Order: sequence, then structure tokens, then C-alpha cells
Amino acid sequence: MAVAELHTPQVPAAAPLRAFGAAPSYDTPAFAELVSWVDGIRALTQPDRVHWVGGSRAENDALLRDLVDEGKLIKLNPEWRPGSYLARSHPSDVARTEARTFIASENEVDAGPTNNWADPTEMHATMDRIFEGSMRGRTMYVVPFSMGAVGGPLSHIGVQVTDSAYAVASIGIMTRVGDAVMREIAAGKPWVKTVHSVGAPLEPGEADVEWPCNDEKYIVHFPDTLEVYSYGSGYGGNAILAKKCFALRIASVIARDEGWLAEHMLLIRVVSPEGKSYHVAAAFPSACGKTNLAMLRPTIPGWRVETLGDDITWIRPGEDGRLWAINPEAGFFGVAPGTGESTNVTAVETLWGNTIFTNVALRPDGDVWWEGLTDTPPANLVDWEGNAWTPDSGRPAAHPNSRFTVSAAQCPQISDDWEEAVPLDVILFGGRRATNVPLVVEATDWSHGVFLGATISSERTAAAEGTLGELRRDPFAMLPFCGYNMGDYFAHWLRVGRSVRFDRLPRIFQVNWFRRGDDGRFLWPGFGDNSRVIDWIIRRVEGQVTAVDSPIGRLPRIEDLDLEGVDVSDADLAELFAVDPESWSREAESTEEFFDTFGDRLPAALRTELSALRHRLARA
Ligand SMILES: Nc1nc2c(ncn2[C@@H]2O[C@H](COP(=O)(O)OP(=O)(O)O)[C@@H](O)[C@H]2O)c(=O)[nH]1
Ligand SMILES: C=C(OP(=O)(O)O)C(=O)O
Ligand SMILES: [Mn+2]
Repeated sequence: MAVAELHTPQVPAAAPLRAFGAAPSYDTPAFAELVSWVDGIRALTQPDRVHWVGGSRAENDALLRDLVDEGKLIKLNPEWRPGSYLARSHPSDVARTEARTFIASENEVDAGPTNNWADPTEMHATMDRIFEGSMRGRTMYVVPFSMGAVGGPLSHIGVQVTDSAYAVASIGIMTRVGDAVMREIAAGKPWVKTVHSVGAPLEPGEADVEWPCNDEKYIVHFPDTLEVYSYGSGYGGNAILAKKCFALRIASVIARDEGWLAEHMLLIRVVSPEGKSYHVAAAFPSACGKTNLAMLRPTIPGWRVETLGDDITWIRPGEDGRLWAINPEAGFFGVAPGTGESTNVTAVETLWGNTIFTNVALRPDGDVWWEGLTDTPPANLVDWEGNAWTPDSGRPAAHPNSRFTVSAAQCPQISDDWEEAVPLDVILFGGRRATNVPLVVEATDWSHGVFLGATISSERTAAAEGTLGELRRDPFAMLPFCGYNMGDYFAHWLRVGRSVRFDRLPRIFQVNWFRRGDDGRFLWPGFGDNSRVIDWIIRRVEGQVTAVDSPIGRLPRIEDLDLEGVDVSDADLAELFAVDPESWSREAESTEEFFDTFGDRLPAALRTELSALRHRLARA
């Protein structure tokens, strides 16, 4: 069946939207404040109409139908992929644009050396200039959203106005949207203001394009007033403002002030063969394995993993002296390539339907494909740019940063209580390192763990613009996401550690699934076999196994790893855990240079950790 034939019969475009999209009316000062803010944005951006998103199923269906009508989404064959769509972005708008991402704090030093700072007064003037008339010819949607269950004790709410229906549909999957949140706003709960425009106004009669966007891009955060302005991009990381912009950059600032942590972490429950539950959060940079670990299917018999979250974790000290965590999101915005039956079967099952795919390849039968979904590509694909594709085309069929957007509830191994807070037992830090960093290292204490997090470096992936493979520092996997001075952020982590009973602090480990041999192959099979590393970590937490001291932290004794049925040679194992004092000394040198960039904002404890590391290396 040809894809064109699959389009469902059309309902007149604007009518159902108007019916669904009318402004609610609440008679409270808080709601009046929201209306006056929306009116201000409307006057500035001059949309043709305003649609207040209520969050109903019918509204979402109408939105998707319009997107198909306008050629912005392709409806996939419902026989294979019910309720699912393919979006193809403009080839220039495929990833987060870090160079165009700004923190506009009052003082430059509060943005810190890792962020692009902008003066808030000047930046507000710039926003006023570029947003002027930016929504002409389009609909402005008003989307109230909750991060965390509506009304939950750790939840925060916000509003995104946007002229992208694709963004609205994506926000509807990634967060909880609609009337329930609007009631909280009307009742006076504080909310965060976020404004998004693709920056492509339409003149009367001008035809729209498949993926409107603008070459000029601004992703701007005003941490002092808790506002976000995003212009020019439709890409998820730049356009779903509740996600990276709010739940990480702005939330990290709120968390600093309130004594909690907003982190770029997955969250899982690991259940041991004895039936005991442990909660593990892990920070890996974008496209370094969070979604995969979040959906882990252990290859060790008896272990089970339940998914709680795959990208963002909010962590708060509880009255019981433990750290409690929630996943503030409601969906997964995951990297498609590399997601397949042999790597992440859970994700493949999650994607059975109701999924928005972006920049993957289209099969002739109206389903989708990407590199790694199956070993061999099906014939006659259409690539992510809409061109005919064969295996000899010499380019990937799906963009390396192509994505799926799907509701978390669809994950077959999602926890029954995934919307509730869980107590943390273990925190992992990781990156993509071909050399040097062992498969797993245990921190000696919280402060050493903070040092491990602060010194993470990782090879660049396709999730952001830049040179692939280039090694860069990505402390706590938060480099692109910390909304304030990273030196203060390190100090905040140390402080949170002191605010919790030391015997109830989570244990910290560093992991690296990506070490390679001289021949370039991965030394560790990864994926489901990462459960073998988790198994060792849990046995360490339980005090069932000892560890070996090394200059960089505690390593497993090889005989303590459950490697039954894994195909790793002894030589590869030795290499996986090798700690070369010479290259680690060079690593320490580069850490010192990195630390120096923070000047007096670097906590003294981290300098102490660095000199202790150097002493241990010198003795090794
Ligand atoms: N070699 C190897 N690759 C992995 C592993 N886990 C994830 N990946 C790959 O890393 C890429 C990004 O993974 P993903 O889980 O989507 O990363 P996220 O962006 O951090 O959520 C995908 O291509 C995965 O196949 C692993 O354990 N070993
Ligand atoms: C959502 C994103 O990141 P991640 O790869 O961490 O899921 C993103 O890059 O926009
Ligand atoms: Mn992910």
C-alpha cells in the first residue's frame, strides 16, 4: 500500500481546533496574570489565532490530522505502526545548537565558563526584536504542562507558548498537559514561562513548508526570572522547552536555591534474585546510553530492571535522611539508530504505536527503519531527507540523531509506581571513552564521587552540533544543561551530600561501556550484559564482595564479576580494567586546566581530590 493512500479522511482544518482551543475562564488573579502574559506574547508575535491546549485525546487527534494535511507529518501504515507519524526536519535543524544556547543571568560570573552568557536586558531587547511578528500566519498554542505527576510533591509546572503544532504534539507525549495543570495555575501555583517560535512567519497566501525553521537561532534562559525563549528551531531539544530548557537548565537553578538536584540522569529499579529492590540513577551525556540502560534487560538470570525514567531525574533530600528521586517527564525522546532487537528490545516494543518519529527512514510499506533496527536494511527505502536510498547510497538512511517520541506508559517494563518518588541507592557517572576509563570504578566516598562526576569527559556524539568523536569535558553529563556556574554546581553537590545522613547517601560509581581495543572494536559487549556491572555494584552496596584499590578508585576483583556466558577474552578483560598511570597523569593535568577555568568558584574539596589522585598515581 502506498503511503499517500493511508491519509485518513480530512476534517475541515481550523474548525475543530477553534472548538477545542478556546481560552478557559477562571476568575482568579493568578489566571488573569497568565492571560495578560499570553496577551503580551500575542501582541508581540502576532499569530493569526490562539489555541489554548486542554489536553484531550480528540484535540491531539485533530492536531495530528492537521499536521498530516499540511504535509508536516506522514501518517505511518496503521497495520504496522498504529497512531504513528514520521516528521522530516529541515537538514539544518537536526540537533541541539549549543553555540546558540544562552544563560542570561544578571551577572556574567553566575553563568560560569561553560555557558554562553548574555546580558539579560540586552537579550530581552533582542527577543523583543526577533519575536516581533514571528508567528504571523500561524496558530499560537498555549500549553500548560506539569513536570512530575500533576500535584505531586516534587512536581513543577510551566506554560509553553509555541507556533509549532509538532512541538505541541511532542510536549503532549513528554509531559502532562492540559486543564488539570491550568487549574493549578489558576489556584496560584508558581509556574515557569516558556516561549517558542520556529521563526518562520507566513505572509498572506504564502505556502508553508514541511519543517519551518530559521537559520538564526536563539535558545535563551533567564534564570533570575525563570523564563525561557527559544527561536528558530523545531528540534525536540530546542523546542520541547519543558525538557532540557526547563527541567534541567532552569530547574537546576531552582534546585540550587532550594537544596535539591535537577540532573541529566536515567532512573531505574533493579530487583535482585532475592527480590530486593534498589534504585539507580545514572548520568551519561546525550547519546551515551541512558535510554538503553533505562530499559535494560539483564542477561544474568534472576535479575530484573524496571524503568522509571530515561533522561532527567529530580533528586531531593527526604526527612528520612535519604535522597528521593522522580522522573519529571512522561515520555521518552530517544535516539533511534542503534535501537534494535539485539540491543534494546524493550524500546522496540515500546514503539509499537502512538509514536512520533523524526528523521528516520521510511519503508515502502509505510513503516519506518533506521540503522541498527535490523541487521540488513529493507529494500527501497526513502531516507530522512526524502530521497530514494539503497545500501550503496554511501550515507545513512536515518539521521544519526533521529529520534522517537513515545509515552513512558507504553514501555513494557515501566514500573507500576513510576510516577512516584523512590529512594536512591546508587548513582552512576559515565561517558563514551575509547581509552583510559575502566568498565567500572567505585568512588571511595561522596566527595570522591563528586570528583568523578566533575571530571567526566566524553567523545562528542550526534546529539549536538560539533565534531563527532572529539573528547570534551562533560561534568555530570550536565555541560550543556547546567543553568548556572558549574563551579557553584560542584559545590552544591558537595553540600547536598552533607545535608543527607552519610550512611544513607547513595554510593557513587563511574562506568564506561565504550572502551575499545587497538583494533577499534568495543571491548565490552554492553547493553544487557551491563547487568553484570550492576550486579557487582549491588553486591558492593550489600558488602558481599571486596574491591581492589587503584589510584583512580576501587576496581572489582575479576573473579567477583558474573561473566557466565559472556564472550569476553581474558586479554580484553585485563584491558577493560587497565589503569595506566602515565595516561592518567596526563588526564590529571587536563583536569587541572579544566578546574582552573572555574577560578575561585571551584570548591577546594575538588582540588584536594585532584592532588590526592596525583599522589596515588605517583606511587603507582
Ligand atoms: N557499545 C555500546 N553502545 C551502547 C550501549 N548502550 C547504548 N549504546 C549506544 O549508544 C547510542 C545512544 O544510546 P541511548 O541509550 O539512546 O543514549 P542517550 O541519549 O544517553 O539516552 C545508541 O546508538 C546505542 O546503541 C552499550 O552498552 N554499548
Ligand atoms: C534530548 C536530548 O538528549 P539525549 O540524547 O540526552 O536524550 C537532546 O539531545 O535533545
Ligand atoms: Mn535518551
